[in-house]
Amino acid sequence: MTEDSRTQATPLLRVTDVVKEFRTGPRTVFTAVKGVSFSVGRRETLGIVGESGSGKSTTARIAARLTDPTSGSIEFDGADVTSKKGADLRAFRGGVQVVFQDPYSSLNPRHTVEQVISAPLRYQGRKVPGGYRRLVKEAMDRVGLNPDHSGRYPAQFSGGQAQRIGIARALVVEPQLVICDEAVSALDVSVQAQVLDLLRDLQRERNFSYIFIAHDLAVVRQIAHRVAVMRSGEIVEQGARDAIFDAPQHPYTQALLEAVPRVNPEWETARRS
Ligand SMILES: Nc1ncnc2c1ncn2[C@@H]1O[C@H](COP(=O)(O)OP(=O)(O)OP(=O)(O)O)[C@@H](O)[C@H]1O
Repeated sequence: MTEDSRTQATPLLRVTDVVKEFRTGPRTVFTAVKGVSFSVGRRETLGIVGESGSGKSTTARIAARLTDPTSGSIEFDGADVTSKKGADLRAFRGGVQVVFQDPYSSLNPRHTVEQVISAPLRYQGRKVPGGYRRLVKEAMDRVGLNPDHSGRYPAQFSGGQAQRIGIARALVVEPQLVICDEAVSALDVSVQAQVLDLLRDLQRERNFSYIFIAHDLAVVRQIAHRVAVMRSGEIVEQGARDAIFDAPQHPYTQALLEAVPRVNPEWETARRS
């Protein structure tokens, strides 16, 4: 798919001038997000990078309507969803799923994997002929987990497998947008590569769009089509992946890239060829 066909027409998600203030005391507020705008096209992966505390997670939570913005707007699939409540908000949440960093703390330890993965179906009140079990098993199979283990608990799985449970939980409602908030950061490099491959395959198969948040620039470079760079609550630069990595314009992006250990140039050439 070409860059043009991904970004043309109405984007799937459009976030405009979003501000988030947190009250930190009786007379003090902290502005974590300061007027951020970006969009995500269909079947596109937008990487969001920036140092810790730059507002990446808050921005993602606002995009998923898990946190209300102080001001600004969120449009999804052509509709303004900024103030949606009740059934409308629930319907929006069926289209946007989040995979979090720590699979163990984001999966209820007292629930079986079947309960964990079917939770979004229950929240959505989906009617499924034959019940949820079949969909859970299909999702487990798709992410590379043994469907016979659906009665086990999250703690009985390795970190990479637990993150696959989180991905299965996201895909079971067939969302259009999946927000991965540091979703592979806690994993070993080889497991990380397998999970990135799975995310890429799912994008091809199911036309997912992703917001992919990571502090690890090498990971973002592997998966993102476009990249937004955040610093202190603002996007200082955004553009096509190669433009950001090969010819960064903003001094902050340049400094961020310089801080990354250089990849072996021969390996890099091989990867591109
Ligand atoms: N509920 C809150 N109340 C007050 N301040 C908050 C709250 N949530 C986040 N913040 C602050 O907002 C800023 C942005 O946080 P956020 O988690 O969005 O950053 P981040 O770029 O995702 O960082 P990290 O990679 O460390 O998660 C931080 O300074 C954080 O302390």
